[in-house]
Amino acid sequence: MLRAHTVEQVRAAEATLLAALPEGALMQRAAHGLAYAVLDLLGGGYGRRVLLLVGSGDNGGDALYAGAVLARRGAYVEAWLLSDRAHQDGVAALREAGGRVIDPPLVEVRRAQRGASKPRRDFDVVVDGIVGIGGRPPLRPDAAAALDAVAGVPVVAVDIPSGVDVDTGELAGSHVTADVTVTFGTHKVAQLVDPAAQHSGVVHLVDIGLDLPEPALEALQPADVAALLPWPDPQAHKYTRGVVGVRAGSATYPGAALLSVAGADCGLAGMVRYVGDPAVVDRVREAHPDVVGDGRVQAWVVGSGSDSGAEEALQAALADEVPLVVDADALEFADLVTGLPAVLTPHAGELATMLGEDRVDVEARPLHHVRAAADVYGTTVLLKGRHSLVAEPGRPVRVTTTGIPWLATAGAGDVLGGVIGALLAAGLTPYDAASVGSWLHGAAATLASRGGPIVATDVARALPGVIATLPA
Ligand SMILES: NC(=O)C1=CN([C@@H]2O[C@H](COP(=O)(O)OP(=O)(O)OC[C@H]3O[C@@H](n4cnc5c(N)ncnc54)[C@H](OP(=O)(O)O)[C@@H]3O)[C@@H](O)[C@H]2O)[C@@H](O)CC1
Ligand SMILES: [K+]
Repeated sequence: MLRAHTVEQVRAAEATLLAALPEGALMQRAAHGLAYAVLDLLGGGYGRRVLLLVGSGDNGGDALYAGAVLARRGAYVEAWLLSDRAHQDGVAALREAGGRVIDPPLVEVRRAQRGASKPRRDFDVVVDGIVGIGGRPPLRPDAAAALDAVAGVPVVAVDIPSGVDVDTGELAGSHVTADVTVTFGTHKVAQLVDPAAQHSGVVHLVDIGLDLPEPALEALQPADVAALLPWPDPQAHKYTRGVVGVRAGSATYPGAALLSVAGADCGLAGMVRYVGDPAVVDRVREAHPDVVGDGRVQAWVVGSGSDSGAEEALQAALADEVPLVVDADALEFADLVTGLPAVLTPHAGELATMLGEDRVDVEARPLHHVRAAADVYGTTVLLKGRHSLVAEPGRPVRVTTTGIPWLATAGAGDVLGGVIGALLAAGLTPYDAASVGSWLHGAAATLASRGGPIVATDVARALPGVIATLPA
């Protein structure tokens, strides 16, 4: 499991470790991990040109000590101090290793000579040690101006891209956009939650020995998905594996029925039932001959393309007192499932309507809003997006890191609802079903795409292939 902790949790763990270790040991661990990541990126040290942007705290200290390691490996290292209170021992270590501390005005002069519009390409990499977990967004104007002066050069962020909100992933103005972020002890929320996650680049975790509590956020990895998946046991028959029912689609939107069933019929449950308009039933049976009609189920999928029949479909499903996936048109009646075992699957616009908020604000603060929705409805909420979020009261938010931009295609959400329904029917909790289903859905999109465009049916077809590749 990939885990992300809050600044407060990191600080508490750090205090325990600091008390047990010789002074400076923790920073040395961080700085060496950072230096090796930079060497990796540059393919070596000798002859490479490195610019350190150094703020007033320990984040700048990490950059300075890493700069000293790089200088000893033959790199030309310059430090641009953005504060007159930069880490003094770090500055001394850099100088001793042959690195230089440059005069900021001198950089400005050089920039003026080049012409302000020309990117500064004479460095191979910029190391962003402006602020780490002690920073408050956004960047101050002097730091923002320094960044501007080096635009176009690859950036390695120290711990966190400076200027983003570490615990929420929100942006509030000027910030660093990193190619690589080297983070210490644990992932930070902003590296996984949009919009900040889009500015973290590739995240490299350096273990510095922190002993950490339950995280604020977690991301399933293939081994976690394999451990949670309902593998059939040797004695299994279709009913012990679970039956999932779909009440989606309508005469107006038959495609929603076909795609929801395609997701539910991915093979993770023992049987799929479909209930709907007779004309749609015929089309579903034609496409999926194994799908049967009404009867007992262990989970329902309700709402996509249900049109004016959404409330009725939801009420009918609720009568069976089994877990539900509530999607699309049925989300309007989500208060009917308050406190019940269910997965609500809104996108940002639908969540905004449910909470009476602005869509733009939901997109800017997805973590805040998905948590709020889970609290308001007292159940599991999956907020769909580039990195979908699954929230349930009292549990770490799970973030989906699988998926590709091509997955933003009509009907993909219907397939997702069906997959989650199959997992609920197979006995997973709503929290696990939502996060495992979302992970599989993203991985299936990647498998189906092979770099090219996909449509929703491709995602459904690729699901068994993803499951086959999971570690046993
Ligand atoms: N935790 C760990 O286990 C380990 C942590 N380590 C490292 O320590 C880092 C945390 O160091 P930290 O606590 O010294 O804070 P940090 O982020 O460097 O700077 C905060 C200072 O910056 C300033 N400032 C604030 N906002 C600003 C802004 N918007 N724009 C510009 N400046 C701004 C403000 O100072 P001011 O100028 O206001 O006096 C504030 O005091 C952590 O991220 C990691 O890299 C590793 O070495 C070892 C293991
Ligand atoms: K930083």
